[in-house]
Amino acid sequence: MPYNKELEAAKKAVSRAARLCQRVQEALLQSDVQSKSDKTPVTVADYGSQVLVSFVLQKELSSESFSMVAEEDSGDLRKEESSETLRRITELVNDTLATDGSESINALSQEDVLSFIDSGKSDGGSQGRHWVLDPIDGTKGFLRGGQYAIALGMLDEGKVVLGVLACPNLPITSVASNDYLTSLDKIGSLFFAQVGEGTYMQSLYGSQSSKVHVTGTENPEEASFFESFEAAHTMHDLTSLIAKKLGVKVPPVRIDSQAKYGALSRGDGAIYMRFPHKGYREKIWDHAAGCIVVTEAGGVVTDAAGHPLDFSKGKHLDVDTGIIVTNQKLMPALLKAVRESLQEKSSL
Ligand SMILES: Nc1ncnc2c1ncn2[C@@H]1O[C@H](COP(=O)(O)OS(=O)(=O)O)[C@@H](OP(=O)(O)O)[C@H]1O
Ligand SMILES: [Mg+2]
Ligand SMILES: [Mg+2]
Ligand SMILES: [Mg+2]
Repeated sequence: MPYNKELEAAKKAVSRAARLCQRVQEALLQSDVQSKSDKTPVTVADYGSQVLVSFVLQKELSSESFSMVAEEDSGDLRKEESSETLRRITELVNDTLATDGSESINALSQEDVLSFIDSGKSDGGSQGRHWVLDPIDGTKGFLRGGQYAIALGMLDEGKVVLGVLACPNLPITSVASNDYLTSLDKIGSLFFAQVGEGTYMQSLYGSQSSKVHVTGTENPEEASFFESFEAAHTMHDLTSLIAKKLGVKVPPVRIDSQAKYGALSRGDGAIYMRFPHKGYREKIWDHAAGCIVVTEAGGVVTDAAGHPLDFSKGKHLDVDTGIIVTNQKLMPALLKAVRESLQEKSSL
């Protein structure tokens, strides 16, 4: 298993980051939310999670060279008006390390915190190894008290070779319908995969893992589909047209974040469709971990033209129109429904 060591470090890193996020979500204060220049929200937990993942990976893999492409940077935090936020992040990271760490660690300074955030500044690419991190995917879900994920993947020569998804609010049993919101089952799921080895899931708090598979269904009438909770992130009217053409009978299950990829990898639903509004460019950290978790569980991830996603081109993923995910049996019919729906929409 060529990436065992990296996979173990990745699991440890996201599990720690998940604890930090949970603490913040439990005590969420409006003042902990900042707005980046692109107007998207970012919280002390997004930054804190990035620091912890970066810290744990570098500590566990100290003999390897380190390169990471991560969503957040320290630009806004270095501004004078952010000094209180930086203080809070530093406190949060040190508290989490002190509570969870079995080893004794010197407290991180504010400068350490900024530099761990900035160790995610790599541009990635087609050569060598690069970690790919979304410290909180689904920040809007996180703020709503809903689903979010800490998503960490690793590229080797431009291909995703391992991925780990921590989903602190995802029940370990099925979320096949929108009832998942009120589920009383144990929550906190951790998915992990490395190339050629399949996908596994375990409780975020346990060590017993089991292999998961995408659903084997061939019948679109039995298939349910996942999509973004946020209408701003996917064209709900287009996905509903595609679903109708395909013969899907049930309404979509809307879940924030890459928890959708995790849920699909264990067969909770059969399809994930994502069609951003025109002009949006997808980022690799929104898909790297989710993509390998689904493909190693037997699923297929392509763009709307049926091409596999290319993670070797830097931070962005240049996809044709959108991203679709399903099992091998349903993919031909899904691609046909997508093609027909896009033609129909463009002729309106
Ligand atoms: N306009 C637009 N269109 C498409 N996607 C966008 C857009 N804006 C943001 N984003 C990215 O969506 C990520 C959140 O993922 P989801 O859409 O699956 O979840 S959610 O329903 O929005 O919660 C979200 O990831 P996070 O920033 O990590 O939360 C963004 O990278
Ligand atoms: Mg974001
Ligand atoms: Mg994201
Ligand atoms: Mg994010």
